Order: sequence, then structure tokens, then C-alpha cells
Amino acid sequence: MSEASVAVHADADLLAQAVAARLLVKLLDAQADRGEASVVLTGGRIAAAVYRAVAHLPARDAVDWSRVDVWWGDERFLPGGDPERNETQARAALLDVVPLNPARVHPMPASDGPAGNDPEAAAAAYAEELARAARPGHAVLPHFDVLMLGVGEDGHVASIFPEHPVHYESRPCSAVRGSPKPPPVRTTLTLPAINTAEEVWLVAGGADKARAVGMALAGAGPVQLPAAGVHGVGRTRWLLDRAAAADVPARLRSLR
Ligand SMILES: O=C(O)[C@H](O)[C@@H](O)[C@H](O)[C@H](O)COP(=O)(O)O
Repeated sequence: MSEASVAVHADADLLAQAVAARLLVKLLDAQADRGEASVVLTGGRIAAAVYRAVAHLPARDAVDWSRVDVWWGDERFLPGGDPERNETQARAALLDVVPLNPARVHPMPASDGPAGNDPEAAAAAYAEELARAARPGHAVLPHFDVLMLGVGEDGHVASIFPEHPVHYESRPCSAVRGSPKPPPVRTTLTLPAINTAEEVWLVAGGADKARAVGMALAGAGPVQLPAAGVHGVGRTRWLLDRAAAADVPARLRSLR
């Protein structure tokens, strides 16, 4: 298992600013090392705050956005442009204001997209898109430099909810029905896919996340607490504000 680290920031605003700064550095380093960079986005309030913060950082212009691949870890299965879609939120907050190559932006299919109003077909189409971007003859997934996840109050990550059958899915992308967080129908990368990322960042702010974060870091089972089941190949970073870190055992705060 990869190294894990826990960083605690004073409040949610500073957390978003710090994650934004880290993300820029990660993209810059990946481009310096490999000539390109890839990021997997997520949804939720803290993610949107991070995207807005990236858009406002002057150093954002140091990234060559035309050589950044953008993927999503999960999506709410709604029509294209719906304000509740994670894609719509990320575009409004960041993607529309940086000079990305549209061919390198890979949203999960919408319910009115070419795959039709069928989340299983949408998940299969996304798995094919991932496979097309994989290194020829190698994996079924492209390289992910950094994959960001929010953490639900129940410990869900992406659209992998506690006790949901998607835990046992081995395909890289799956439909999810019956999500306890609206909307009920979603698509998500699965745990085996998430866990191929070089770095996985779990970003959580607010007191309502404290219990889930504390339990995940204390070794809860991943089926009950999905956040406990994700890790990067190289590094797993827990990026928290003080309120979300309230139940993190002190010895883990400086875990390296
Ligand atoms: O589509 C979504 O809603 C998500 O991708 C979800 O996994 C989210 O990241 C968490 O629920 C945290 O969301 P908040 O930051 O809003 O609490």
C-alpha cells in the first residue's frame, strides 16, 4: 500500500486554496517529467471551491493546459448542461477559463448523450473512452497523475456508497442506481480503477465529515466506509480542514 499523509488546514477556504496550489504544482511537475499531465475530477462543494481557487491563482498560467487530460471520477446521470452535473460545475468554475484542448476533456456521458438514457451503456462507453487513452498493449486505463475525491458524511467517495454492490465491480466504470445522495442514478469509476492513480487526494472540509474521516483513517472496512478503500499507487493524501480532522487520531496527522 502507498504512503498516506494527512494535512490539516485552518478552515475550508484555506483548504481549497491549499489544494488548488498543490494541484497546480502536481500538474507542473507531471508536465516537467512526462510532457503532459492528467487529473481526475470529482463533484461536490469542496471540489468546486478548489476549481474556483485554481482559476484565480496567477500561477495557473504556468501550466500548459493544452497538454492536460481531464477525466471524472463520477458523474450524476443527468442531461448535458444540467447544473447538477459534476461536469457543468467544473466547467463553470475552471475548465471554461483555461485553454484546455477540448479533445483532452473527457466528461462521463450525459443521460441525453450518444449512449442514450441508459447508465449501464454510459458506463460502458466511458470504459471504452478510458481504454482508447490507455498505453497501447498495456492497461485498460490511462495514467492518472492525480485523482481527487470528496468524502461524504457516510464515507462515500466518487459514487461508491457504503454497502453498495458497486464495491464488487471489477470493470473500470460502473452505473450506480439507488444512490442515497441525489440524484439516484450515477456513473462512477470503480475502486480498482481509482486505485491505479499515482496520487489519490481525499479532500474534506466541515464538522459533518469528521466521523467518516476519523473512521476511515482508523482502519474501518471499505465496504462500510468506501473512503477507507482508496489509495494512490505512489501516495494517498488526506487534505482536511480542522473541523473534518477533529476525529483523526493525533499520531496520524503527521503520518508520512
Ligand atoms: O457527485 C458527487 O456528489 C460526488 O462526486 C461526491 O462523491 C462528493 O465528492 C462528496 O459527496 C462530497 O461532496 P461535498 O464536498 O459537497 O460534501
